[in-house]
Amino acid sequence: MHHDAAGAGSKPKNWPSDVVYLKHPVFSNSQLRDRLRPGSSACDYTGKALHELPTVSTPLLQQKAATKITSLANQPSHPAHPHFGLFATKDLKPGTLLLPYLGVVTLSDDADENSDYCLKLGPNLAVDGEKKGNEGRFVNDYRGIQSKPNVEFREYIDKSTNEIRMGIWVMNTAHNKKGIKKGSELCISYGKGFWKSRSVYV
Ligand SMILES: C[S@@+](CC[C@H](N)C(=O)[O-])C[C@H]1O[C@@H](n2cnc3c(N)ncnc32)[C@H](O)[C@@H]1O
Repeated sequence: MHHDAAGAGSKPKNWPSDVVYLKHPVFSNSQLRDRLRPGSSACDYTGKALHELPTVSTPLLQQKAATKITSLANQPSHPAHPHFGLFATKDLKPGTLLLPYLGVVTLSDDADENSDYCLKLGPNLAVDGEKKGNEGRFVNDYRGIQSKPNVEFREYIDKSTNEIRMGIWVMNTAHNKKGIKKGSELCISYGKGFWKSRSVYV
């Protein structure tokens, strides 16, 4: 089945009823969009930082199903028990852009400090998947699950909208040179700061 990440009736299995499923980011203020647009005078990215961003037409998950949101209710030893994680439903090659991390885009200053789903986006913005988001909000941190992360956050330019997005990519490092095997959990690093502020894993 073709995986359409949009619209009514196409939410992934196990999607929570109290979270809005997004196909595109939501902007808390429409003027913020230009900050993510290369070529706009309001763009927050300039010079090398902009130049080095890859341009991608369609992340893998927007072409075909490659992940599933899995309940951890029957895995009591999992550190994110009894909630959810995102798992690979096929082998994933190193360096693949899997999906954008979607949510509500705000100025960093307006971001909800207490959200467990909020990321920095470029120098001045934040994207929060707590109340509205996509599969990206289910990626757990690797700590206590795997020895190293197998996916990473990296920004890219989305070719169809010419806007910068935060992406979740299959890591392309020596420890992950075989990529991710079908059935494995996708695990990222939230960064030490995330856990330090929660007094966990420090
Ligand atoms: C972005 S969410 C990840 C998805 C979450 N498990 C869920 O079902 O909604 C971040 C939250 O997941 C939990 N989490 C993620 N990785 C974890 C880990 N390695 N150890 C313990 N808790 C984790 C923590 O509660 C964290 O605040």
